[in-house]
Amino acid sequence: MASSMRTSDRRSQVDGSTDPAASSLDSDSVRVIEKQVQKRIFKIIVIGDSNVGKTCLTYRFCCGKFPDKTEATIGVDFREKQLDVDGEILKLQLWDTAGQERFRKSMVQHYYRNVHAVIFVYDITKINSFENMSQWIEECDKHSLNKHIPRILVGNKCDMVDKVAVNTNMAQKFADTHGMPLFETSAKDDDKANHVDAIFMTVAHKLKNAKPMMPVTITSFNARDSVHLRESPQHRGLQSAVSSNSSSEERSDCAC
Ligand SMILES: Nc1nc2c(ncn2[C@@H]2O[C@H](COP(=O)(O)OP(=O)(O)OP(=O)(O)O)[C@@H](O)[C@H]2O)c(=O)[nH]1
Repeated sequence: MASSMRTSDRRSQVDGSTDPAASSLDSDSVRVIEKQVQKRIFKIIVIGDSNVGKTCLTYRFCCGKFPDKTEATIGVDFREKQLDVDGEILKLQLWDTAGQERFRKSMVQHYYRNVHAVIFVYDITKINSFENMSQWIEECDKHSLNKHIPRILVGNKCDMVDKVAVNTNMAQKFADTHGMPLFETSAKDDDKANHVDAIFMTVAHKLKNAKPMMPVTITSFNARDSVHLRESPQHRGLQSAVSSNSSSEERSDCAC
């Protein structure tokens, strides 16, 4: 909404010659401006068992730090970040989904609608969370997710070196079987912050090369009816993300 407003404002100045600077713009320049304003938006869902660190990973990426405190996600938390990928600004809309069945069941169909990429997360210290990856993949298939959209496997909590329960070979084999790249990282460890960025950068590069996608708007369903809001930094993130969709393009949605 904000982008088209801005584009048409500029247009009316050109057509109406009310702005001497704008009147000198030719149609190529207008097209360049439109391209800059109309950023492509991609919906990425982050799924996996409860407590594997989905909230912490998305928070680390969008807010640049490990959250002081997290609570179980109820429904979904939204975060958004813009990335410059080879000269094009892409907007990544991250859906940090609930791992607990009771907090996700009413939302599942929304998670999988118009998804452009999936990030599967397990906890390297919890073998169950890794074994359950097959079920998360099955859930994607059940919701008829396009098999060609980018999928990434992430083993989180690598800072807990004494408690490793899922070794890299095992995870790599699984990733290869399912044609996914594997990342092992830690949302907590500041030294691995670049590593977390690399996960999302990889997704963004894969998306950049995909064919143009329909814009996704968080307000395409009634978020307030479907998502249980709580007073937590994550939910302030949700509200901020919703409002950033309807206001300024340049606004950061980071609630930290
Ligand atoms: N040591 C360590 N702890 C982490 C890491 N990431 C998350 N945690 C902790 O793991 C717990 C769960 O993290 P969340 O990000 O809330 O997990 P989640 O997957 O979003 O959980 P649900 O919302 O229930 O689906 C919290 O206590 C975090 O502090 C990590 O990289 N290292």
